[in-house]
Parts: sequence; structure tokens; C-alpha cells
Amino acid sequence: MGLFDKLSSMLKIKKEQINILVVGLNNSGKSTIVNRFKNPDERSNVIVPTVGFSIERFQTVKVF
Ligand SMILES: Nc1nc2c(ncn2[C@@H]2O[C@H](COP(=O)(O)OP(=O)(O)OP(=O)(O)O)[C@@H](O)[C@H]2O)c(=O)[nH]1
Ligand SMILES: [Mg+2]
Repeated sequence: MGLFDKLSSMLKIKKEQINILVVGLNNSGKSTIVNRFKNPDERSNVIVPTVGFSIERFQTVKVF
């Protein structure tokens, strides 16, 4: 069971699509963790500082 499966099970939500807001201090690793949730073939090799905000839509993989 992946992280999102566990989260949705804990929150008792069964959705095909969920929206997650990631907030944090500059340089705290937000883009890195979001990138890690993507399928390996969709991941960026280089993470650069995000200007403004970023909206991404992707399918998740089991990461833990
Ligand atoms: N040591 C360590 N470095 C990390 C970790 N996660 C990310 N980094 C590094 O921290 C730096 C910033 O990561 P980002 O993912 O760009 O952080 P961010 O929160 O998106 O930054 P902004 O877009 O500027 O707000 C990068 O050099 C990453 O390689 C971690 O778990 N451990
Ligand atoms: Mg970022």
C-alpha cells in the first residue's frame, strides 16, 4: 500500500484524484518530494528553485 493509499484510507476518502497543497520555507525540499512521487520516467533530473508557484498533475507510484 502506497503513501497516498494510506493517507486516503486514514482520511476515509476514496477518490480517483486528490489535490495536495505543499507549502514550506524556501529551499526546504518541496519540489524534491513532489518530484519523488512522480513515475520514474516523468521525474526531473535537475530541481531548480521555484519562481512563484507550481501546479503539477501526475500519477503516483509507491515510494515507501
Ligand atoms: N540534505 C537534503 N537536501 C535536500 C533534501 N530534499 C531536498 N534537498 C535539497 O534542498 C535543495 C532545495 O530543494 P527544493 O526541492 O528545490 O526546495 P523547494 O522547497 O522546492 O525550494 P523553493 O522552490 O525555492 O521554495 C536542493 O538542493 C535539494 O537537492 C533532503 O531531504 N535532504
Ligand atoms: Mg520548489
